[in-house]
Amino acid sequence: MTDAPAISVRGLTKRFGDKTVVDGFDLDVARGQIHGFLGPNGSGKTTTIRMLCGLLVPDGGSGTCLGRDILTEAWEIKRRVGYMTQRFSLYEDLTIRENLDFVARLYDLDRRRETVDRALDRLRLAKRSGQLAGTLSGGWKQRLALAACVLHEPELLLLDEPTAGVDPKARREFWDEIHTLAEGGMTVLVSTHYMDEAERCHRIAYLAYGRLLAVGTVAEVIAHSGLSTWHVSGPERRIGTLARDLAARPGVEMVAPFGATLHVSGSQAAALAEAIAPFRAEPDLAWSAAKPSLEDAFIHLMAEAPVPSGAPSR
Ligand SMILES: Nc1ncnc2c1ncn2[C@@H]1O[C@H](COP(=O)(O)OP(=O)(O)OP(=O)(O)O)[C@@H](O)[C@H]1O
Repeated sequence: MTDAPAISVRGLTKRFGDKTVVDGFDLDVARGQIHGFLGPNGSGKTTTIRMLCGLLVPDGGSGTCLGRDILTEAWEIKRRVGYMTQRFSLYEDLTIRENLDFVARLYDLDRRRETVDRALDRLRLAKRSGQLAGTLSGGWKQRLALAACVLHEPELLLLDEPTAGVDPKARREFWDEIHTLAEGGMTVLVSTHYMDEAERCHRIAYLAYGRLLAVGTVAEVIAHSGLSTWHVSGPERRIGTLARDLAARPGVEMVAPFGATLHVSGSQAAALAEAIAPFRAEPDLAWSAAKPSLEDAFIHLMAEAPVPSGAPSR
């Protein structure tokens, strides 16, 4: 292993027809890091992942993945990357073991039986090894897909929304596995729409309209949004009307109800304080200054992002 970054790309660009879906994308991912990849539907995450692992040829930009040139050494990259696509792409009418054995044959791996046994143990699939993949729950299917991805001991794992539709317990276990793999030296780039998953990454990148809007640790991305947030709780009936009252005030950019609490945010702290001032004396309301959440930060970044011409309105 070297200290060179696992991924280092500059100006990555991809066009489909006259639509630019990834536009001048820069990213550095250090070895052994778990890097989250977030952004609204259609923002270009999958397209970027495919360019990084050599499945799609960029129309512009350059860079390396695992020290190999993404434009000229795609084949070398593919062999050393594990890519888990959004769709379950294993055979439902084969057992867990048969699926893994099939993948081991595709990679022409030595000592196939031993390799498959190790993967079964590693992902705690051994007890179910004879079960047909088609009969597994969503969480177990994703675990099998992960086992298949790591069978050839890749240096980089690219996971495209690996836990979409999976229940919270199975998602947590899946993320525990990702952390174990990273501790063993694997680098992971993982796209997700779940905020709790973003918070389990070492660093995150947020993409909208194919452009990188923010990158850094969760704390850095929240700070970069420049948001100030207040929480206010009170009687349910008042909270409903208060949300409308606040949304109409200059200085208030977002009002989001969470049960009987509102999260009220704005990018100018002083203007926000002025906007909420008339309501702070209401005896039934409890106000507190709060840390903006990652979700608040993303929605704000998205709202502020310049909309490229031709993009659907939001
Ligand atoms: N092969 C293709 N041909 C034409 N357009 C495409 C192709 N692949 C993707 N696109 C378009 O590129 C844009 C970005 O798609 P992409 O799948 O990369 O986004 P995403 O961020 O991964 O979205 P999601 O979160 O929904 O998975 C979308 O508008 C999509 O329709």
